[in-house]
Amino acid sequence: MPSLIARIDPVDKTAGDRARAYLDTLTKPPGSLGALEALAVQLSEISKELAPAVTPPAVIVFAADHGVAAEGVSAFPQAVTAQMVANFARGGAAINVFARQINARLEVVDVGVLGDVEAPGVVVEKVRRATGNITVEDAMQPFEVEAALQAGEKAVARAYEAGCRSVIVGEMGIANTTASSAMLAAFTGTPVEQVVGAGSGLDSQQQVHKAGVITRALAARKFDADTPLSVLAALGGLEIAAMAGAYLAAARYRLPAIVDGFIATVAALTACRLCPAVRGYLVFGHRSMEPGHGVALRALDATPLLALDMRLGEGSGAALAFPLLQAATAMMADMATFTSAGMADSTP
Ligand SMILES: Cc1cc2ncn([C@H]3O[C@H](COP(=O)(O)O)[C@@H](O)[C@H]3O)c2cc1C
Ligand SMILES: O=C(O)c1cccnc1
Repeated sequence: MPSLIARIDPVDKTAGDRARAYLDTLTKPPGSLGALEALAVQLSEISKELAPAVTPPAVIVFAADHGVAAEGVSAFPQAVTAQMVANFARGGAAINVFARQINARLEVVDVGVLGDVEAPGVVVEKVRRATGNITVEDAMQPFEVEAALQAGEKAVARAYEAGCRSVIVGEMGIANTTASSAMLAAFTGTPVEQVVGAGSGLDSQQQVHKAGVITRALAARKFDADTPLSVLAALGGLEIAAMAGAYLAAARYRLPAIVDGFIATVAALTACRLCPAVRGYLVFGHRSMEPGHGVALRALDATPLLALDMRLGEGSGAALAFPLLQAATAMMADMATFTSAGMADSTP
């Protein structure tokens, strides 16, 4: 991982200034395209080009199981993780549908599912079969964190070699909102109650139990909040580590990465704590209903493009935001300027 981080350059603010100046020559009142203009500027900072290609996008879904599922913190049984991986392979999940809609290259990577999913098209990079139950032991050993981060890096390298020009990272892992909430509380010091939510569908009483499990885990585990790898090892998930590795790799290849919901944003926060320069490569796709998402977004000073009352994960909200990146670059490539249209750009 240190070698990957050493190859990450910050985004190019000068290219952003050029994009900002060009935006004001286009046939529209300055600033009138709002967040789309900010997005175009960011895409220029990332690529150093005025109107970079963002197609085709890569959708990479990392899947893994969580030992803490044994504490009854999810509305669904652990077996659903493997079943959903099979569903991804068949093309039947929400992310399959949205990925097809944006002509994405979709890859599913098993970094730690408990069972074996015999399905063509699933990349098997099992680091171990599920994390440890964080109320009784560390989630992972440091070498397992490293292996999962590398699995994420390798997946983005494959996408880049295949010609992808933007990255959407998703996840599947029953109980991963518990791991994410624990990590977020550890990183930010936010009270557990403020970072716990329904996940895949807990009622309010079950959420109180989930908060208690997280509080116990935080008290029982040793970690240093300023050492992201120790937080991953103590409380994290194999797919969360792989996602963090994927964000680092996206920055290394100068690809925009569209961040999905709560779990993805906690993984993105982890990547930014490992290497602050990653932040410039992140576009935030949507605001999830999971209450901790707001906390994670604030920690990254991020405003998502969409708010659709979604709480699914898988990369679904990021995939839905992708057309806005296409719109931002198309605006830069195809709009007329006041000069080319022979128009006055303000009252004389
Ligand atoms: C059928 C199904 C499909 C999903 N797709 C994503 N998730 C989402 O729900 C899980 C996190 O919620 P919790 O922490 O409550 O288990 C993750 O797998 C996440 O991707 C799903 C959950 C289910 C049940
Ligand atoms: O926002 C998310 O990523 C999310 C929320 C609930 C359940 N699964 C994922």
